[in-house]
Amino acid sequence: MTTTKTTDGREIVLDILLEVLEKGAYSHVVLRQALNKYQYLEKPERAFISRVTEGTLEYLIQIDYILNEYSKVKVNKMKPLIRNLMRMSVYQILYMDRIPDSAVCNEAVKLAVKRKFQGLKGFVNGVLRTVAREKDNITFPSDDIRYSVPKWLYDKWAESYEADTLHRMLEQFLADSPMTVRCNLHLASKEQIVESLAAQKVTVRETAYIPEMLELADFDYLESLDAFQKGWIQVQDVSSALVGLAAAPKKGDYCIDVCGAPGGKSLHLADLLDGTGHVDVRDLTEYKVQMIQEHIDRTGYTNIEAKVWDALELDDSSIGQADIVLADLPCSGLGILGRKPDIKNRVTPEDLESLAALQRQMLSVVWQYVKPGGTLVFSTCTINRQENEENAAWFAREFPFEPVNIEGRLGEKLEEATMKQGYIQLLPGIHSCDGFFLSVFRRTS
Ligand SMILES: C[S@@+](CC[C@H](N)C(=O)[O-])C[C@H]1O[C@@H](n2cnc3c(N)ncnc32)[C@H](O)[C@@H]1O
Repeated sequence: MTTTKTTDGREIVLDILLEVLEKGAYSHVVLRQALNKYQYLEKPERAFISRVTEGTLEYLIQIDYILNEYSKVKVNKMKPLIRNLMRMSVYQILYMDRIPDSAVCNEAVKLAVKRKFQGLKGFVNGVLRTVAREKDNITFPSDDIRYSVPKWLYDKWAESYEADTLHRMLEQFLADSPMTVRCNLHLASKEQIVESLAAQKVTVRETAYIPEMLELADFDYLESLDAFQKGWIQVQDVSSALVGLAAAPKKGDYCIDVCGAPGGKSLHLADLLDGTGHVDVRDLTEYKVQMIQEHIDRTGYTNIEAKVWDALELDDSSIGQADIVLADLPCSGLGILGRKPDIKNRVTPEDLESLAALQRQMLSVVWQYVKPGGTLVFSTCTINRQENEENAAWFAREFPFEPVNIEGRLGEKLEEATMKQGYIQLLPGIHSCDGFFLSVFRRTS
């Protein structure tokens, strides 16, 4: 990768960071829009844009600490454009060995000048060259900064997990998160799918727990893959696909997914039902339901229907009707910090409280849809006892449900003592998937 080649890429990254860090936009949304807009760029340049954007956000807390150590003007006092230019440049100096530090400094200076900050040329150059010179001597005063997570969150996790577990988890958040897909076995066999992917030169690897899930690499656009266009594969993390296995639908079951967009788990249920039964998948807005509908159209399943419905509002017509209710509820998303790094840069302790309360409100409504003897699955993609273990225990106390022993349901390789009590908390670095919580209950009366 030459430095001139990435000059445009750097400016694109800078604009994405300004949107995300100064205006509060979501990084995955802005990044996707930028990559769509600049489709004509070469694959390495597009990869550079993704890597520097995501890396800068992942290491933001650590980078700001370093900048505050080496710059007289503190990060929060810098002009927004300069602040983000410095952040993305420090990321490149620290974590992108293939780019010479001098090139990073020169390109940052050029970009500052291009964006009318001629007067700050010396500042940009001086601070970045100091960071480059000192980079092997940098030490961090604490592990929250080393692992680039907010201190309150680090302290909260340190109360819940052993130091070794916590550090493995935090390391994993900073490692690459592979893209995984689930094979829609009702539409094609795994062999057919692997063959189709290999024909398009996609690197395919097995995943840890679920044979019908594959890890994909070395492709540019998912949408260009035949297997995707034919609906044979669905992007989903392994942890998320465990929900379908835990729910264990029987042929002919009627399932309601109360918070279903973009549809990964509902489509899995539809696949497991093998053309029988019905999945009624709901979400709050037309926009979200349209996202689900696109996947239904692409896969062509006929035993699934999406509609707008607020999970907080009781649907009288569904009371006592469902064999399975899937409550994969809005949560703080702390299990997917590796994929959506801006979560950790925004989440507050108050969010954790209010999301735990929202989940209780939703569970208080949706349990009523389960038939006596039927199943409710409560899941989140977070690592927070208040939203997970505490809410699951509260649910079993408050409503006519008992936990279901899920040993053996999640494949042979996944074993945790808590599965006997009906739940599992998956932790990145400990388990080979995103951080995720799932719990299964049977309605007793
Ligand atoms: C964790 S996501 C669901 C992911 C989905 N189960 C899947 O596997 O693709 C939570 C969803 O809850 C939806 N949601 C938030 N508030 C809601 C409400 N009041 N009623 C229904 N859905 C809601 C969000 O729009 C979001 O799509």
